[in-house]
Amino acid sequence: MEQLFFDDGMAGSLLRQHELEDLKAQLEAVDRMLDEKDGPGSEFLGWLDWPTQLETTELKRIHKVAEHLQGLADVLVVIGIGGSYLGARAAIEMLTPAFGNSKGMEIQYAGHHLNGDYLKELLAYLENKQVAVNVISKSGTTTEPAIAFRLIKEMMERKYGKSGAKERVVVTTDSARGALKNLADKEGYETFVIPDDIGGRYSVLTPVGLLPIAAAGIDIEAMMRGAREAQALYLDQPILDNACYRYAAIRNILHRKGKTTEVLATFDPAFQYLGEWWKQLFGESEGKDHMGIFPASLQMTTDLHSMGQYVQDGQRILFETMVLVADNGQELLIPDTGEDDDGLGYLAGKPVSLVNHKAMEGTAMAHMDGGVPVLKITIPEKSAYWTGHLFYFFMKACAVSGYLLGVNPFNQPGVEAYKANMFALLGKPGSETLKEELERR
Ligand SMILES: O=P(O)(O)OC[C@H]1O[C@](O)(CO)[C@@H](O)[C@@H]1O
Repeated sequence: MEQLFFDDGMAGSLLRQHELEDLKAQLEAVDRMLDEKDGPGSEFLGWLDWPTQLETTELKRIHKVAEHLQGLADVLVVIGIGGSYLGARAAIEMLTPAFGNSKGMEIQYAGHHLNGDYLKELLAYLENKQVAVNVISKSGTTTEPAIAFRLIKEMMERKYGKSGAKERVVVTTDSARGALKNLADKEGYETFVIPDDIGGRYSVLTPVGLLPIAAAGIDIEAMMRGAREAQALYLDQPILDNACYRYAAIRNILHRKGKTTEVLATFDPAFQYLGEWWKQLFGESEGKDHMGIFPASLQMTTDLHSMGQYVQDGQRILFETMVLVADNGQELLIPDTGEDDDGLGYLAGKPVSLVNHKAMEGTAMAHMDGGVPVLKITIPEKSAYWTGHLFYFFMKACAVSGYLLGVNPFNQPGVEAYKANMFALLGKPGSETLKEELERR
């Protein structure tokens, strides 16, 4: 059977099989906590059953709205930050062509930082395009997307008039709270709800991710089918054969032996944003109480020519998790020119994917020999189905890993610190005392 394959055979001498057995009781306790929903943060476990909970009518409405936007506009601007855009971007970059997207809308992103030049350039770029917007914020109060939306809304109302703009705006937010919800109600925008019990970084399979993904022309039914099968698989398998639990357990073992950084390595530039999504998932879930593995990501072979030196030879604090695809799909052959001026005669007629594959094998062995344990997660193919499976796999593994570490994997109290300072420094009403204190510093 085609399956996601988790391989710890190159974890090296730092991992001994009995250590997994030793963790079995703890893994079972975590499994019970997830099952009985009585662990820390369990009010945010909605994503666990979500693939089987999502109603067909909601999926159809997502489809319908995506088609409506496709009919009206060439470009969809997805406004959101963190979990409110990274999952969609990961899927869209993985599953649409690198150059031009003939299957669906062009997707652009805003509200994921505060750089004015970018926003100005985006507004100029959109000037002569037919534009639609999906503004996404669970809290409905995040500054970055709020500023981007204010600017883009103003541009769209100038361009299409108030009612024309209304047709082109879709809001994805909380069912009841937040400034964005109030604005959506006031303006009468089409709205999707982010379930109360699903936090931002676990929300890719809700309308947060699904609407932009559908607008980009990706088969969201297949994606949800993949997620549903992952849900069933990782619920039923014996714990030590269960890839989610095994991956979480091995992370925990390596962390305790001083491997404080995990590098997610991919060999396809389309996977760059999978790395970004994964970093938020694990970083916000585990990086708390002064604990947690630092999640980093590298794109190979690109980064072998920049960060490869460090991985091979720098501080031995790293382990590497490779995300691989068994079937590389497109067979592009290296031309057989009958000449060898460029020294590539020995590769003539061979697929580029073979060179990439051998680079991966060579890298894994070199890193393992250099003291970097290597884990491999392989999906059969790059498809909507397997992307849905992979998202679910990582979310569940992350929850298990966070519970094993002893943290609440579903909150993110630390992100408030910069916000409080920024608001005070900007003179937001109510933060006068902090403003004075920060300005004194
Ligand atoms: O969807 P929201 O509420 O705008 O939040 C966006 C992101 O910001 C954070 O809340 C951190 O501030 C993330 O957890 C979240 O994914």
